[in-house]
Amino acid sequence: MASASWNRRHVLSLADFTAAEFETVMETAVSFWQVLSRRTRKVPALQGLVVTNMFFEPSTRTRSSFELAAKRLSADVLNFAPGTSSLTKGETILDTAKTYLAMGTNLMVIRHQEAGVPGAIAAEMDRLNTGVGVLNGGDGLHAHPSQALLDLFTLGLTLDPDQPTASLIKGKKIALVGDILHSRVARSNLWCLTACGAEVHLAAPPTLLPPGFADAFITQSPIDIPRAIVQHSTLAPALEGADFVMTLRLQKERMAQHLLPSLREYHQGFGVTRDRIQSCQPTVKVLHPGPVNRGVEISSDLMDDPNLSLISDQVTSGVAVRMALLYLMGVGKKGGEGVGE
Ligand SMILES: N[C@@H](CC(=O)O)C(=O)O
Ligand SMILES: NC(=O)OP(=O)(O)O
Repeated sequence: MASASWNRRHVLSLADFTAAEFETVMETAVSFWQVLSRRTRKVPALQGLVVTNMFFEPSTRTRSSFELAAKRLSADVLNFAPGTSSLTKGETILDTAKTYLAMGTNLMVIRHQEAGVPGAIAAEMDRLNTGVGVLNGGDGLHAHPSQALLDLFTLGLTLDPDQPTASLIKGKKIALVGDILHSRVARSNLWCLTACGAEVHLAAPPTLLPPGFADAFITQSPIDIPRAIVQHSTLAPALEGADFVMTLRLQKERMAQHLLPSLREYHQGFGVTRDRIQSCQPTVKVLHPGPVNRGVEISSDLMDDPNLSLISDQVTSGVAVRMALLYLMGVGKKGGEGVGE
């Protein structure tokens, strides 16, 4: 099991991930991908560890696939639901996390509507010297690292189903279309795709992709590596010759004001359709992190076309990639075992 390039306790963002770390996640995910295709889809790798899912914001895919991933690794799983928790009696988030710590939690997966909450909990866990690892399941518009990693794995599987690696996307043109401004998926994908050598083309109306966004993004990079990002205020140049098109949901819950004339007009300008992807490479595939607003960011028929859409594949990849993350972060902790057979 590969873990040569791994010494992270927490995964909060992909901004400082190196190409070697992306490869480590991919190699580890491949091992679990193979496990998931066997008749017995479970390994004892994290037996005795406790993984706690703390989702303060709604989720279908991320929460459930982290739960399944942890169970496939034989960890015990606790699921916290804010609406029925003692949060409603005034308990703070940090005290909630400490309560789960007292129950023996080793790994916490945290989603919150405010950027920085998983990071604050990770800092508190470190301050208390707990050894607990925190995985960011999506915080505000900051980051959604496991989503970008499963997107990378899906791209790798598409390019080489036998040996999906991160370096396969080197030199590929990837269009990222939609509500870039409010999207944590866009930000995590930008760090990931550019570190692996892809050329990313952003397309959105200026209200969702302010002028200068790409340059400002690149200057925030905490590591000194070349990152290729081009931004467009119309869809056509981003799609022209693209190898992959990633569509993004309009994050209405994060729009403080009306940023679009109407959903119909948005679809006319930036909706990804079968017709519009004619200008892409003939092998083009379309992705979307989900949940999808059918007929808004992507046409319904394109979304459902198994020859063009990777949306279901992304969900399937998510389990293997989240197993890889939990494994890399959890192995060696008290109670964890080897990957076994
Ligand atoms: N599910 C993803 C994408 C989305 O909601 O549009 C997220 O939580 O960021
Ligand atoms: N893609 C994603 O994070 O989906 P959920 O919000 O359903 O978890």
